[in-house]
Amino acid sequence: MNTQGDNCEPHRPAHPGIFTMREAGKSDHHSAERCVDFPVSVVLPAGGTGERTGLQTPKQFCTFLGRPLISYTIQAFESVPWIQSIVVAVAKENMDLMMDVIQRFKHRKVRVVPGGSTRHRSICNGVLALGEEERPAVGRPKVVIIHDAVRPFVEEDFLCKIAMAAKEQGAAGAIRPLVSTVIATTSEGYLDHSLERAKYRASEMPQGFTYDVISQAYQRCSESDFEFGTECLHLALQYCGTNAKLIEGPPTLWKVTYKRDLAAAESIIKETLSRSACVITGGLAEAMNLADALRKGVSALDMELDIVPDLMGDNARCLLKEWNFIQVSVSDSCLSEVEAILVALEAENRALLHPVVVIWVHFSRTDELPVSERTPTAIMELASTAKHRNILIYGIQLKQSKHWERSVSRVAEIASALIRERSPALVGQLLQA
Ligand SMILES: Nc1ccn([C@@H]2O[C@H](COP(=O)(O)OP(=O)(O)OP(=O)(O)O)[C@@H](O)[C@H]2O)c(=O)n1
Ligand SMILES: O=P(O)(O)OC[C@@H](O)[C@@H](O)[C@@H](O)CO
Repeated sequence: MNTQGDNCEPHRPAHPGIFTMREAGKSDHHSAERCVDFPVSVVLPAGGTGERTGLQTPKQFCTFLGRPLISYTIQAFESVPWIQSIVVAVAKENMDLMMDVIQRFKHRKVRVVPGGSTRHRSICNGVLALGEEERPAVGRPKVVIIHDAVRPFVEEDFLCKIAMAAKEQGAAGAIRPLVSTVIATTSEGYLDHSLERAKYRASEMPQGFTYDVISQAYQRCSESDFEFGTECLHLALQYCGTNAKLIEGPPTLWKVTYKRDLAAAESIIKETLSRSACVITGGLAEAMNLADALRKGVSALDMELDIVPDLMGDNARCLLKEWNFIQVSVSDSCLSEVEAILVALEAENRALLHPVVVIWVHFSRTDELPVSERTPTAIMELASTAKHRNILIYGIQLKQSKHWERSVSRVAEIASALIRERSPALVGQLLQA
């Protein structure tokens, strides 16, 4: 390790990581096709304060749809079957908060260690922890992926490329084209020279290193590197003579840095959850007609509908992949079908990761009374209970009218907006199309 003793801070001993409540010794991932057949662990530096957002809460703990940003990033890595363990380095004052996030969102594979006074020191603490791994089923990794905790949109196929290149080359990193030209300034604040933009790239994350390279790099680097450095690839080259393989990544690798990035991240998360919905018709002809009309209406809103009679048998697949459900009820204004969806969702526990939307669309013929007087109260009561399980229930009432197409188009617009916004304020409301 560096000259300051066996840790990454000049004056503080490194503490053994604090294990999560649920030992992650047994990987619970399915035997998925592995693109990577060697042990890979991840270090997520999350020890910063997010000053550039101008917010009191460090950006990694800012929440989207009720869930902290760091939980989305952890989930992105946990969903990769060939990643054996994740170490998160957080500031000491945020350790309890981090443990609460891990427990609330049932993150596994995760170990929390103290962050450092700089990003490099936090990463170094994480790498140290990997070397001191005590969990029986988690051995020392062949490759260490380092990824800023505030870059939530990372995908398995790119992680695979980085991990494979790191194993072959010793180090690998994500790059993106520069958006702005890089210039050098004089001490008086004038232009000294500009760089030819086409010859340069932005260094992004994830980055990958063999464990030996990154641990050696941190053993040999200087205090100045720890204090002022921002580039792990540089440490690998400077101190291990390892020239990183650079791989152009997708535009989704950007880092949440400013307040506007938080809004952008929330918008992306909401958009990702709102691309499709499962419409349950009960097999009734009128309900199926309405569902078909809705499908046309929402397709104009860039949404796809999967229409099924129920959630039984093969149709239960919707429970495994869908975040949005529309129950079409004709005439009968009881909410038993919605209750059946809640029971099925409960079994899948999907709402732990993202709020699930259930919309009850009630279609009443002109010759029938609209929903019973009790229905608005009943849907509010059901919604209030479901909300505690992160399931958002909304109602839309549609009456048969001579302006059928316009009414259905309204239902499509309302349903699409409810799904897109997942507004807590409208939960339990019975809206009129
Ligand atoms: N001492 C530090 C500083 C930063 N980071 C982490 O490194 C990543 C990228 O750093 P950056 O975007 O600069 O985060 P902050 O330092 O929190 O932001 P700011 O510079 O605006 O304070 C973040 O996940 C951040 O939490 C860290 O682990 N330890
Ligand atoms: O300086 P920041 O802490 O905001 O960013 C840290 C890293 O994300 C940044 O240096 C990348 O270019 C990857 O090395």
